[in-house]
Amino acid sequence: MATTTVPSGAARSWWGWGRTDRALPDSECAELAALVPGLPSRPLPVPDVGGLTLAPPRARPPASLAHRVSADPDVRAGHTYGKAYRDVVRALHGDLSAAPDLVAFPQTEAELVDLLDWAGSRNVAAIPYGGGSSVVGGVEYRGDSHDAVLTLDLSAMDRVLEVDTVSRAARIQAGVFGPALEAQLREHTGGDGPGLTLRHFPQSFEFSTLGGWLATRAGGHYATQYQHIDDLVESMRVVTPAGVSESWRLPGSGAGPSPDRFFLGSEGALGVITEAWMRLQDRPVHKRSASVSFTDFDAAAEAVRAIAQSGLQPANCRLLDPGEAAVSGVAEDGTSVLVLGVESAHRPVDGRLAELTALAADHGGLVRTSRDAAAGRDGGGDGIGDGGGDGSGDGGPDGPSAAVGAWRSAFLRMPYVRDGLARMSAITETFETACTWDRAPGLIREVRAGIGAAVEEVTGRPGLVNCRFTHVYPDGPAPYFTVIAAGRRGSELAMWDEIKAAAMETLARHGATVTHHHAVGRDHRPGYDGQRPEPYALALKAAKAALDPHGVLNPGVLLDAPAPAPAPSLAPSPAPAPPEPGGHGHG
Ligand SMILES: Cc1cc2nc3c(=O)[nH]c(=O)nc-3n(C[C@H](O)[C@H](O)[C@H](O)COP(=O)(O)OP(=O)(O)OC[C@H]3O[C@@H](n4cnc5c(N)ncnc54)[C@H](O)[C@@H]3O)c2cc1C
Repeated sequence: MATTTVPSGAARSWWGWGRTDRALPDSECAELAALVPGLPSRPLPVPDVGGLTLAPPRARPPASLAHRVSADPDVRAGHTYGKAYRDVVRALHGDLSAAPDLVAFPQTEAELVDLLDWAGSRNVAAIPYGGGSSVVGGVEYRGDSHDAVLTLDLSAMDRVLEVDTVSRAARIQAGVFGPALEAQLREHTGGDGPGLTLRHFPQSFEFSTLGGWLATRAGGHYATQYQHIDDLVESMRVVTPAGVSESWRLPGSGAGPSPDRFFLGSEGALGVITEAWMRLQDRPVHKRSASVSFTDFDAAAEAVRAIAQSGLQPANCRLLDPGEAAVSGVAEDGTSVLVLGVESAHRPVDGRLAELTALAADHGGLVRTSRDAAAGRDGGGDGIGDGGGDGSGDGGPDGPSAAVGAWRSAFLRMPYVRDGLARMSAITETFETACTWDRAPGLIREVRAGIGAAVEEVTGRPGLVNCRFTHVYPDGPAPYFTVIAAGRRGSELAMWDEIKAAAMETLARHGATVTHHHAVGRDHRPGYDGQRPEPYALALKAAKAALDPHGVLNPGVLLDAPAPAPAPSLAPSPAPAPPEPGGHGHG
């Protein structure tokens, strides 16, 4: 079967998001497509990997590492792409031309070092891989300056190794997936009390890893205060071809530029993160949520600005425009909806929620619901431990309020819906950014108008361009856009690329970042190159050359792939790798 499994034991999709048993059936794909005029009536079939052509592997691992390396076609297929719309469409069309030659599953740091040494000596590109949920071409080799491509799948390094309950921090291996991480923390610290938690819940929580979050500076569910993983890091251990970098565990330090900040967001181009000490917190036991509707999106944005600048720091503060609220099933009356959530491990949060809703009401919001979300416990309801959720704090004995609950289930189901629409040849993708409040209204207006026009020009029909704020700061929001339009079968990618280029051009013109939390990868390189100051680019290139002298680590992300240094070619002539004796449980 063309899948690997996830820790829960469920089969994992090789071509699309998540678990195969949650993919939309053909009938539902067709029903969805009826909502987007101009699509074909039948879904693209999901190809069988056995029937697809994969080039024979161009390298053979050394005997000492062969038991950790797979050339199995199913495994190679499942590691070919990330999970962006572009990736899903290429997989559905049976294009596996970018498949890695080999996939390694190191179990120890020593094995990882050996694999990197081998890759460096053979001019083999080495692509660090966590959950493969990249949406920016982060795990896909593009180029021809290497003799082969080796994916380094870290998923076997998946343990919480140590917990310091005094300082509230844990040493955690990088390959652990979100649900397993939280489950192990609970084991270590649960006792009779609520225990400790990392509480970083990106939408991809179930199928992404700690190492991936650190390498991409992922954004979790916290809309304020701890938006990115960055602030939860105490120290990091990174294996580079030039040696191991390990920072001291410190609550804070003013000693020069931060080594952790240097590797955060390095996207596998400077080293492989193997472990990190992560700051923990008590599990929240007091949670409240509310939804507020607005007839005017700009007024709602002003309310969010007031909230972001109030110091009240809600955990959840998601503003959905009318299109986004409708697609999520939250409101279909043309209103914008603000979803608010507050949580605390120590004291009731009713007062804080009341202050937040009062601020929203001052800006014309109608407070629709305000309910107890999880008095007295944390657990199943927010998806922690059952692997199903973003943990946004909306579950509990009373259940979430209707709008909040609708938003949460749509949020979790959305990636499967995206894949169903992709099978119907719809164009369906997201992009995100951040800018200061003074520029936000103009940016959002122009993106809506510009992308709307681009969609119409490219597809010949109007499409949907929806906006939500995923994270907010005192000085600006992170707007997140969703585009849904009718593609033409076989031309979906070219059409999307044209629309995305228009989007990127608009963001750059407004001085908005090319990405707030999706990372740079290969897809956002032009925007990133334009955004970073030139002296910084020079320093980054020098750092890359120093740490990765053979230029084998994820070539092409963040920087152009450097011309490889001449290395003695010890490789035997390219030959298919022999089947793996006994396997390693990933095939
Ligand atoms: C449906 C969906 C929802 C998403 N929701 C969010 C969200 O809410 N917030 C968010 O921030 N992102 C989100 N993403 C994007 C993605 O999940 C994040 O970028 C995530 O951090 C990637 O983690 P991963 O383990 O899957 O990494 P991968 O996709 O495997 O790798 C991503 C990048 O990190 C590098 N890398 C991975 N592991 C390591 C390591 N141990 N050491 C060094 N480099 C490494 C890779 O080489 C690559 O460049 C979403 C993606 C999808 C498909």
